[in-house]
Parts: sequence; C-alpha cells; structure tokens
Amino acid sequence: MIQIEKLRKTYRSRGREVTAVDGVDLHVRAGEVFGVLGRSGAGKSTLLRCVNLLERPDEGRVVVAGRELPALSGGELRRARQGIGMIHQHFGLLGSRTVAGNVAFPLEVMGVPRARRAERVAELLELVGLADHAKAYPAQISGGQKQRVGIARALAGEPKVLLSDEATSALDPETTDSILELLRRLNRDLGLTILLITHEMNVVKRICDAAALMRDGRFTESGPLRELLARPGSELARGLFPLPPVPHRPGATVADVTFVGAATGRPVISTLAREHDVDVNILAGAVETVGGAPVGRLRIELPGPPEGNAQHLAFLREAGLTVEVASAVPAEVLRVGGAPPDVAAVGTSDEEAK
Ligand SMILES: Nc1ncnc2c1ncn2[C@@H]1O[C@H](COP(=O)(O)OP(=O)(O)OP(=O)(O)O)[C@@H](O)[C@H]1O
Repeated sequence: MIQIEKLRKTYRSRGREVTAVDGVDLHVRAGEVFGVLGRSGAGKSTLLRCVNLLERPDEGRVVVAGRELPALSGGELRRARQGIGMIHQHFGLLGSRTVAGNVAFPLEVMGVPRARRAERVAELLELVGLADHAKAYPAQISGGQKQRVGIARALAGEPKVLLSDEATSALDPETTDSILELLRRLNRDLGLTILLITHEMNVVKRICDAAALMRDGRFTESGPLRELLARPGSELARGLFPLPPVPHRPGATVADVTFVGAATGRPVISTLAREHDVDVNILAGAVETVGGAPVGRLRIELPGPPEGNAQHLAFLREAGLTVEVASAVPAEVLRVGGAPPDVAAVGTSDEEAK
C-alpha cells in the first residue's frame, strides 16, 4: 500500500545542511499497522511528511495505493491526498468550530453537498464514539476526545491510509490506550493501513504488526514484529521485551530464550531438562502480547560454560525458540535487562525529547 524506495531529504538553511532522511526503503502492506520508532531528530516526521508529499523528497520513489505521488500534477495530487488521512500530536483542531464543524471541514473543501455532509459527520462521530459531543467546542473536551475528533476528520475522505504523527504523545497512558484501541479497531473494521511514528515502545507493542527503528535518517532494522522478536541481536526485540538485569554465576551459561506464536504452547524447557538430564535454572521471565500474538521470554541458566551446553542450546533452537547466549552479547546490551541505550532512550517523554 505504501512503497518507498531510497528516499532522501536534505534541509538547507543558512548555509547548513541536514540530511533528515538518508536513503530509506519502506514497504507497508495493505491492512498493516507499521510503526517507525526513533529518538527526537531521527527523521521520523520528515519521513512521514514525505509520504503525503507535505515535504517533497530530493530523491527516491513514493508510491501510495499504486500512485507515484511525486509525478502527479497539482489537481491529481490533491485527489490522491484525499486517500491519505493524517493525525497529529497536537490535534490541529479549529477552535472556532464545533466538533461537528471540524469533522465537516474537509468535506466542505471536497465539495460534498450539505445534506450528505451532515450524514457523513454523524457517521464519523459515531465511529469514534463522540456522537454526544457534536455541538461541543474543542476547548470543552478532553485531549483524548480531541484526538478522536482528529481521527474522525482524517477519515472524512474515506482514506485507505492513515498517517499518525505521534498521535498519543500528548496523552496520559490510559487515554493513549483507548486511542490505540480505536486505531486498531479502525484498522480491522475498515481495513485501514496505518503508518505511525512514535518514540514510545509501548505504542509499537500495543498495535503494530511491523516496525522499523530509525536513527540518523536511516532504518537500522525493520520487519514484522514476529520476525524481529525471533531475530537474534534485534535491538527492537530487546526494547519491546526487556528482561530485568539478573546477576549470574561465572562459569554458568546464561541465555535469553524467546518463544513466539505456537512455541509458547509447548513445554520445551521441561522437555530439555528431562530428556537431556540437565538442571535448568529460570532467572527471569514474562509472557506478553506483542502485536496481538503471545510472546514469552525467559532468561535461563545452565551449569557449565556455553561450549559444554552446545547440544542443549541446539535443542532449544530446533524446537523453534530464539536463543541468545548472554555471555556472547555485548555488556551494554545487558544493561537495563536487555534494552540497549538507544532503544531505552526512545521511551523519554516528549518534553524531554524536544
Ligand atoms: N524544516 C526544517 N528545516 C531544517 N531542518 C529541519 C527541518 N525539519 C526538520 N529538520 C531537521 O531534520 C532532522 C530530522 O527532523 P525530524 O523532525 O524529521 O525528526 P523526528 O525524528 O521527527 O524528531 P521529533 O520527534 O523531534 O520531531 C533534525 O535534525 C531536524 O532539526
């Protein structure tokens, strides 16, 4: 649905050059929720704004719903943009218009007749759970309700794609969850493809099917969450599912074992202990839902050095588990129970990030 190839965008001002997006490839499938995670200044907003051409890229292809946007003329581009909704961190509502008036605004611009407009506004407010607030003004509603108005307005033109620019960053955790739930429901019920940018790992964990980590204008890794979780050494996986730091005895083998999907239902660890007659010490562990699928992560300790446990580790890998031997992982990665500095820092508040 969104195909981006070798995208590059450099800002030039007062003799200074900043390459905000430096050769990004991105493929978002129809019906997918894709999250781009990164610190402030990584280039996320610029990337998002290049998808609907609010920002014109210097190089690269931008194809949305089969149309190569940079090649379109003014009128064609305006029509193509109707198929791409956008929501923002600070909502961008018109304070002088009611909730209904804000949602009606894009329909007026599109030239939708008054009667149809009123019907459509009612449908959209119902969809986002704001039917009772049609006559309120933005100043009279909460932040979460304002974002619901933003979402209703973004959906006015029946877009296939929704771009979300830190849509929950200004909201408290409970309201964030309710907005994420709404986005997930719209994704499922309307088949809406969502590309979101965020600095919050929780957002990726809650609703994304796939994600990329962006740093200095580039993707350092990307892919479906299930694949990332099963990819040894993935920074995103460690950030999504950190384990607490656990001191371990020298001379023992400590390994982080990740179970994704079907593997969560099998008693692999007890089978290893029984069939290989080895003592498995569980140091830490958790089972969570990531991208809608159960994922388990355990930190285990086996007696003796890794060389002596090669057969046991191979057994776990053959059973479909991802196994990372802790002693082979760089020390900084083990800090904060597995979240490396860059991914951990992504969780800073927006105020800190600015
Ligand atoms: N209009 C502009 N003119 C000049 N430089 C810009 C402009 N917009 C962004 N930049 C620079 O491009 C880089 C990437 O900025 P961008 O806003 O895309 O990052 P971001 O990851 O979205 O960060 P944030 O979360 O703080 O918005 C930064 O160094 C920023 O200062």
